[in-house]
Amino acid sequence: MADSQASEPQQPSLYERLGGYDAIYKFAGEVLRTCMKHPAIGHIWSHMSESTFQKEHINFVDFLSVHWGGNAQYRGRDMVTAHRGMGLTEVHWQAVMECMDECYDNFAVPADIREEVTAFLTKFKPAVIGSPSYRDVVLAHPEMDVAKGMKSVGITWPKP
Ligand code: HEM
Repeated sequence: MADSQASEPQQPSLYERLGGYDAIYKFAGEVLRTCMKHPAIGHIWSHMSESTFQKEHINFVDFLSVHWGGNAQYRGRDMVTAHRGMGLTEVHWQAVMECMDECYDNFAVPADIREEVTAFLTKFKPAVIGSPSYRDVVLAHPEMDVAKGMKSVGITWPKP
């Protein structure tokens, strides 16, 4: 019956269970800090400007908040566009997962929430891992108009 369904207790959103915007803001900041010091991926941030970092952080927080039931607005790019051309591999992925584990421990995140967060991130793995490096594409195609993207030299990612 509709009535009995309506009265079933609902689990609060992941956003609420994590403690809301400020908690996610702090956690995401720690994840980025941990990534910055990881030997396999820290170099990615070596030449990133302060303002790009700040944009990445806030977009990351808003992205997670929107997906986890918060009342935020995500102003960044879709995951394929944001990561296409970075040439990210399984090595990068594993490093981020190690950083996540370190942060779960530091924040004493309960096991069920860890699993939920990791499962959520893993849904985006095909969108962020496996694209060619844009630098490699540009250097391999001296004739290319670099503004036109890898598609202009016949490289499409993700594969259709
Ligand atoms: C777990 C899956 C991932 C998610 C959900 C994710 C999410 C995001 C989001 C929301 C942004 C901001 C996009 C924008 O500002 O338009 C971003 C940017 C970025 N991500 Fe990821 N990311 C993931 C995996 C990775 C991995 C594995 C790496 C590298 C180790 C990485 C490196 C970066 C970098 C360097 C930027 C900044 C790009 C820029 O602003 O130019 N991401 N990511």
